[in-house]
Amino acid sequence: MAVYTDITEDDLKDFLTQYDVGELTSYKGIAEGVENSNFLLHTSREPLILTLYEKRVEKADLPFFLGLMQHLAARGLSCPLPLPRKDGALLGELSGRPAALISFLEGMWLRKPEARHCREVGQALARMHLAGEGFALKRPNALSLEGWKSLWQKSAARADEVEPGLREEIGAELAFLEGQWPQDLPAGVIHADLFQDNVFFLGDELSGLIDFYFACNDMFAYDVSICLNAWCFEKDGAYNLTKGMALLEGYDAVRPLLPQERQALPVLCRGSAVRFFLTRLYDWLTTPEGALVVKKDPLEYLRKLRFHRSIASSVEYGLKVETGA
Ligand SMILES: Nc1ncnc2c1ncn2[C@@H]1O[C@H](COP(=O)(O)OP(=O)(O)OP(=O)(O)O)[C@@H](O)[C@H]1O
Ligand SMILES: N[C@@H](CCO)C(=O)O
Repeated sequence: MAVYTDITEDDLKDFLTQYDVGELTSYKGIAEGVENSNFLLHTSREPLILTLYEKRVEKADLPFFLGLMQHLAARGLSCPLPLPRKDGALLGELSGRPAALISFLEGMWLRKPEARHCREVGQALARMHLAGEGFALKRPNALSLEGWKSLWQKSAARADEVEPGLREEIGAELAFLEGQWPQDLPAGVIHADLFQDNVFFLGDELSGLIDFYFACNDMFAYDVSICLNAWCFEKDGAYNLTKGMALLEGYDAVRPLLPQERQALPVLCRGSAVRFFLTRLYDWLTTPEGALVVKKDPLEYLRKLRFHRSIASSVEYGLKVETGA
C-alpha cells in the first residue's frame, strides 16, 4: 500500500481550511501506487484526491507537474486538475510533505486490457503530445541516460543477488544505449509513466490519464516505447503483436510517426525497459521489509529488455510499413 506518510484527522481538517471545498466527511489511504501517498477524501461537495509527494518527486518540479495538468486540461485532455487554495497557490504542506488537492477522475484502470483499449491508449498518448505544445515550463528527463547511470551505480554491486550475471549484462546494455541513443527525434512534453494504472476507462471508453509526476521534455517516440512495454506484453512475458499493432495504429492516426521515429523504436524500447528495470531494481534492493508498498518485479523488465534485443526491425512491433529503414 502506498501510504508512506500518515496524516491525522486534525491536521487534515486544518489543511482543508486553506481551500474552499466544503466540510470533510471521510478520508482513507489509497492502496495502489508506489511513488506518492494518496488519499481519497469525501467532502460535503465532492470527492477529491489528496497527494503527499514522496522521495522521487523534487519539490522544485511540482509547478511543472501541476501546471502541466492545467495546461493539458485547458486543451481538452481529460486529466485531473489541481485545486487552488484560497490564496491561489496550488501546493501546500501536510505532515511535513509537499501536498496538493487534485480533482477526482471517474473511471477504473483495466486489469486485463485488450487490443481495442491499446488503440485508445495510443490515441490518448498522441493527443497528450499534441496538447503539451506551448506549455511554458521545461523539465529535462531526470530518468534518461545520465539518471540511469547514477541509479545503476547505486545498485550494480548487489545486482547479481537478483540474478547472477546481471552486473555484466546491464553494464554492457548501458554502454550500448549511450552509443546508440537517438538525438534528433521530435520531442516535447511526454507522460513518461503511462502504465495501465494511470489510464482510466468508463466501460470500454478511455475517460482520462492520471499521474503526471514523471512528465518531462523528451522524445515523443520514447513515450510510445514506454507504452509498448507497459501495455503490449502478456503475463507470460510474450509480446502481443495485436496489441502492439493497435497501440501504434492508434498513435499514428493522431500523430503520424516519422520514418526516423519508427526506425528508432527497438533502441527506444531497450532504453525504456532499462529505465523501469533500474527503478524497480533500486526499490527492490532498498525498500525495507514490511514497508507498506508492493514492490514491483525488476525481472519483468529484464525479460522485456532481452526481447527487444532480439528485434531486427520495427515491423516486428506491429508497425505496418517501415519506411526509411
Ligand atoms: N485524480 C484521481 N482521480 C481518481 N483516482 C485517483 C486520482 N489520482 C490517483 N487516484 C487513485 O490513486 C491511485 C494511485 O495514484 P497514482 O498512480 O497517482 O500514484 P503513484 O504512487 O504516483 O503511482 P505509480 O506507482 O503509478 O507512480 C490510482 O491508481 C487511483 O486509484
Ligand atoms: N510504473 C512504474 C512505477 C511507477 O513509477 C513501474 O511499473 O515500475
